Amino acid sequence: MCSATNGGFVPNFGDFQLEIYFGGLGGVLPTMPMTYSELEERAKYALPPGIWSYVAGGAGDELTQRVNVTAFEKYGLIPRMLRASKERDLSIELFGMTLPSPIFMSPVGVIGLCSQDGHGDIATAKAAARTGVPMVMSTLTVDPMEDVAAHFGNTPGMFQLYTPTNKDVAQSFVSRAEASGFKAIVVTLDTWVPGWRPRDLSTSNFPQLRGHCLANYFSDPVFRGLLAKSPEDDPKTAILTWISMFGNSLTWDDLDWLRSLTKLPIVLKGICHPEDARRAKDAGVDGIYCSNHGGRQANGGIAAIDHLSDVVEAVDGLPVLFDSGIRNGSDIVKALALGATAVGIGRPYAYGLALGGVDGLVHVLRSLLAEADLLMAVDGYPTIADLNPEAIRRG
Ligand SMILES: Cc1cc2nc3c(=O)[nH]c(=O)nc-3n(C[C@H](O)[C@H](O)[C@H](O)COP(=O)(O)O)c2cc1C
Ligand SMILES: CC(C)CC(=O)C(=O)O
Repeated sequence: MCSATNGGFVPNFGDFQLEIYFGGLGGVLPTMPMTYSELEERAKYALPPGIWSYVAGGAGDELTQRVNVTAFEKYGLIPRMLRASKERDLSIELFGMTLPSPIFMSPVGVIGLCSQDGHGDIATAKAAARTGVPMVMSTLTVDPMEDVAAHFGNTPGMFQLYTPTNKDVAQSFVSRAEASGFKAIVVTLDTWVPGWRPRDLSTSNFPQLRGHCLANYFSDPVFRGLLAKSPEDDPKTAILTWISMFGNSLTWDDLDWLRSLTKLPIVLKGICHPEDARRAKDAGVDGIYCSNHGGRQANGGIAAIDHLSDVVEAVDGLPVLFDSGIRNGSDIVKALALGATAVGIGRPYAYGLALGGVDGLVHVLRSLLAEADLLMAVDGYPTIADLNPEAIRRG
């Protein structure tokens, strides 16, 4: 719940409070950037060049990555007057959980390498605990999922599955995620083969960075059982074994098998076509994740936000998570008005972590939420339920 009193707003998301006064921001770190462009600019110099180009880059000439961001300019919230509310409620319901805010941290496979201590997955989990903003933890982490989940506090986490072709390893990952307390399994469909990424091809980044993010494999008893020597004794063979099972080109026929792995809610990530969304709903999945992977996979496609309403309409009430191109609080509000149940933050939180560790990441999340909250206040939309298609127009 957030309240506005006498020129001061006091949003309270979970265990933190942020005071925003006219002319100054309390609770947000003054040394950290207040705009996305400054955040990106400063992160470029905070990260080692190879990691920077991996995170910042996308597929092809990065057209889709760019339009993911600029497409938000076409949409705008319609201001409503004489219904100002000093109390706002940004909470949402998702898979039976009440979350204090409508955002989550999208899975970012190299997040582990984005913090100075090299344990960015754990840092992200700590930021989740502090803000109530769930982390969707990638399969590709520096620390094993059990160690990451131990830092979630009371904030629920979700596990993103890159489905190994070896079904026993896949089952083991999902069982470990369940045992570690993750609340949903997010199956990424759009990355069974990495896209054409010129920045990484010219730096040989891909294998180098990925080799550092295989803790879930190297700690997995089933994966280890496939190796003649342990990953500690023979890392090269372990990495090659990972590569050999990474590219699982799942089909609709695999959904029953995926369903059989767990009782947790299953969410399919990378769905943009309404027909796919409808079919996934009919197949019994619990949520759709509309995303084009931040333009890192297929280049030349339209902006992810331009797919959102069609996907939402197609699944008629099933939760729809969205990401790709969210850069500020108004993007969050627009995505919610276009029907997203929850909105994923990608590159911005990686940059916050790179610049200021856990505090820097928390600053980014707080700033995004504060901006969204203020926009809802000014424009007269006090709750997430008020953000419906009637609230937004394409200009
Ligand atoms: C460096 C990086 C690594 C990523 N790794 C994963 C991953 O491991 N699994 C996954 O499903 N998506 C991954 N993504 C995609 C994000 O989950 C999300 O879809 C994307 O970042 C959204 O676009 P945006 O960052 O431009 O907002 C990654 C994105 C980035 C930037
Ligand atoms: C290609 C994957 C291994 C990692 C990923 O999802 C990404 O870099 O976008």
